Amino acid sequence: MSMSGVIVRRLAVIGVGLIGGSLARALRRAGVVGEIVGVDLDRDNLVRAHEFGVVDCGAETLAAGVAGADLVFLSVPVCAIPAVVRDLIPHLAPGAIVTDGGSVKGEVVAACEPLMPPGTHFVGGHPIAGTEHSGVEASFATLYEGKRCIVTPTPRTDVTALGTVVRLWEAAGSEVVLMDAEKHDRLVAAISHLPHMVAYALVNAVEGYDRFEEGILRYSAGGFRDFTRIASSDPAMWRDIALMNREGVIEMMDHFAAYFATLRSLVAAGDADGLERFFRESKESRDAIL
Ligand SMILES: NC(=O)C1=CN([C@@H]2O[C@H](COP(=O)(O)OP(=O)(O)OC[C@H]3O[C@@H](n4cnc5c(N)ncnc54)[C@H](O)[C@@H]3O)[C@@H](O)[C@H]2O)C=CC1
Ligand SMILES: O=C(O)C(=O)Cc1ccc(O)cc1
Repeated sequence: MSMSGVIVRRLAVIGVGLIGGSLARALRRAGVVGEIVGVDLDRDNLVRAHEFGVVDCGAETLAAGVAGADLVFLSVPVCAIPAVVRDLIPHLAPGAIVTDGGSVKGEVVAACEPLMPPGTHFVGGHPIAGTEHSGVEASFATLYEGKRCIVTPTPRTDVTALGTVVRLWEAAGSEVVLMDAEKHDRLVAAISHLPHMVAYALVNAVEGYDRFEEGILRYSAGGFRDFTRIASSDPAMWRDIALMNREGVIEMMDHFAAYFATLRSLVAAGDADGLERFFRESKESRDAIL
């Protein structure tokens, strides 16, 4: 490999699942990384990551994984990120950049940035790309192509470290958007976290509906399956997102409940015009994003 386009000589990926595995694959394909080291609590997942060639080697410990790395990418459930950063800091190389792909940014950045020793840097990030599958076997090199990645610098963020993180996501095929972490959390509460909450609740509600004393989900057709695909996502990941973006998620759940109540009133009143208007407005907004 020519070293001319290399952005990161040694990349450490902590948590080599869908998100970490896909970034490793994308960056390797783009020829912008030298060596990729993986660390994962799940030994079998790490062995598979090595077998698939997603990482060049699996490290037994966080210390060995981050030693000599110029960039560390954290792709573990969001509540684990601050503790992992605290644990890896003593082993970081001078000048190292630590960045993440977690779905919540406010608390992650607020917890991690102040921990960084002088000369090392934390930059928060979140690719707006994923699937309902997890583990390294679900990862693929094109996951980030044509997708946005939100990077959340603060007034304290080192501009060179920020530039490196931006170039990495661009090398993976993403369009990078810089955004304040608090705004990020409200935005993803609306476009990602609320839909997941609604999908999980919908599946449980229908499964828990016992009027017919038999499981009725097996009768479900395309619409139900399309709408609830994301309820197959990893429960531990979504537990952490709901815990960490509590304010944003609650605000959006309340906002949604008001719209749901409006719709219920229209149904209860038999308001034909109101119902059609409600559905037309929604269809126009939805068609516009296709
Ligand atoms: N799944 C998705 O569609 C998206 C997920 N994210 C975020 O990316 C992060 C990772 O998610 P996925 O890759 O989907 O999950 P995943 O379950 O596919 O991968 C996470 C990996 O981290 C490992 N792990 C967990 N705790 C660890 C620890 N303390 N130390 C080392 N390894 C540990 C797990 O064994 C697992 O292999 C999460 O923060 C999530 O919010 C961001 C965008 C999309
Ligand atoms: O599967 C899907 O469609 C998703 O919405 C995936 C997803 C999940 C979490 C994120 O923070 C970003 C993207």
